Amino acid sequence: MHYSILHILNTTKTRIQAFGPDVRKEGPQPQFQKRDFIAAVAAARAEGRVPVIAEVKPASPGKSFREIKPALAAELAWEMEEAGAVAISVLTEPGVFHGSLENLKEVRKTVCLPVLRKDFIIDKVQLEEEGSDLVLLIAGILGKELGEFVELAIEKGFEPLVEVHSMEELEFALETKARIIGINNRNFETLEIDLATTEKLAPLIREFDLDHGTSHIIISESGMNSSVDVRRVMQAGADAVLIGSALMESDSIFEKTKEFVQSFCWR
Ligand SMILES: O=P(O)(O)OC[C@@H](O)[C@@H](O)c1c[nH]c2ccccc12
Repeated sequence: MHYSILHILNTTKTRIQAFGPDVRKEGPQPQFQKRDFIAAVAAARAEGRVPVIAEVKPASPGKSFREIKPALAAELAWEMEEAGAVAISVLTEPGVFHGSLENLKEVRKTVCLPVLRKDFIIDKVQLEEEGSDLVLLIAGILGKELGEFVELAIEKGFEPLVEVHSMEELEFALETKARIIGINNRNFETLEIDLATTEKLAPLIREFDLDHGTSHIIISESGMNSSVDVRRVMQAGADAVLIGSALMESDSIFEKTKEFVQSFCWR
């Protein structure tokens, strides 16, 4: 695994041990009505929009985009929503990605869209932290514990998005109750991007669904910069895309989100 990911896992562990989950500091959070991501994807598709999960991402390993405090996070998310995004992803990992739970809460308060918590969930105690509709669970990090984390997330009212990068991880993911599978085009070992990852794995999910009478939502994640990239992964069978860097690097979050939203025609 890339050194920066190992670093994140270590610091996340230390942080949980030192402080506990946010919920312990703040007391129980008010229960809120969850927003239905699967319905939002269906609605976008019916309207001819590409379901784009737009990500509020202050930094990534070795790269800093901009400092994002809660007020700016909310402003960016609002632009993404106005431009037709189907959901907002908010980085909450504070070390390498410079994210925060405060950003997540402010975004959730501002927009009407479902919100995904983008973090490295390695301890069940993190699922006590409220604030999002969906939660990311990374198959390559959770390994054999993935199924348990998926069930606990569902029990806590989250929609789990299980992220995979290889056939082995996909097999694990398909054994769980997760309805949403994210195919990460970025390799965590090398941080290299290859959109062919979606072309390789998406058909396997479709095949599994046909054989088992199930239906998964497939999200292609990472490394898309243009409408050409989006068309490529949609043609490979993705139902939705997750985009961060290209939005953060653009001059207009609104225009760039719109470009992705309009980049593929369903008919
Ligand atoms: O910035 P990109 O290349 O558009 O990628 C977005 C998203 O897929 C990426 O941020 C991501 C995918 N899986 C993760 C897990 C943790 C943190 C971040 C991520």
